[in-house]
Amino acid sequence: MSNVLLDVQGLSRRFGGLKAVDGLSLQIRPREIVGLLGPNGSGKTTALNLISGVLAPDSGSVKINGHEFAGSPAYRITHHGVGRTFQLVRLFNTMTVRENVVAGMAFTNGRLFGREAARQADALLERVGLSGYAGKEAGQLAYMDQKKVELARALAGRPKVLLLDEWLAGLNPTELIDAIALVRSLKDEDISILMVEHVLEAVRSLCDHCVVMTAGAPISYGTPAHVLSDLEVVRAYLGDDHA
Ligand SMILES: Nc1ncnc2c1ncn2[C@@H]1O[C@H](COP(=O)(O)OP(=O)(O)OP(=O)(O)O)[C@@H](O)[C@H]1O
Repeated sequence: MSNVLLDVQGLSRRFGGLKAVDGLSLQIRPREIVGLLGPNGSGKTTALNLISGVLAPDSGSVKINGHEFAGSPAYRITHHGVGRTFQLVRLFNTMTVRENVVAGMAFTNGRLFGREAARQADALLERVGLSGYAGKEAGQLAYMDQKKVELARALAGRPKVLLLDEWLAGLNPTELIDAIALVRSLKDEDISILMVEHVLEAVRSLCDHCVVMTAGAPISYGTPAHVLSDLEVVRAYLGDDHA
């Protein structure tokens, strides 16, 4: 379909004898939030790595706006509108928070420098709830604040599709409400999102569709209500006793 922003078909990757991702297909359209769910070790992070160019797939297709990018380096994929955060935050720890966000502008069209870059970085930091942190050293921030810096850095690349790897994990209930509102506001700005998430409250309230993986393979597709009530999904998460 023509309005598909991100079209993943038959994506697969082995590590030795292990099929970490095995025939994953999914599509994301403008203003959609798609959840990628599954138990630990089911291949979700590997899938994000394959889509974002951190790893090359053995087979399968990753199309962005109809153009093939499977196996392209991460910087090209970023340049073409796919940003991401990492499950384990990856910042330039000895640089300031602002410098980290400015670094995220390096691969955008019409890249920014100097004062204008700093101004936009500060606006993004305000957006993620980090006003007043711009001059601090990134490595000195609390972990949750580092996650926010990483989100601001990803947004600095002006993504059309944002890949979030457990960005909502570890938040307290109040922080979770704010974070869900923040993610929803990104959708309102025409950013589509693929989110790997274990926080089911967030999945229910944010996702338009979900894909559930187990042992690398997709086992269920549908709305959050559908996939979370799907027997196989309950088994994959909780074991046979709960199904
Ligand atoms: N670089 C690697 N080399 C070898 N095996 C790997 C590598 N990366 C991941 N794996 C394995 O691939 C499988 C899928 O891992 P992955 O991290 O993608 O799962 P996940 O669903 O994201 O798990 P979690 O929810 O715990 O983050 C696991 O068995 C993991 O040990």
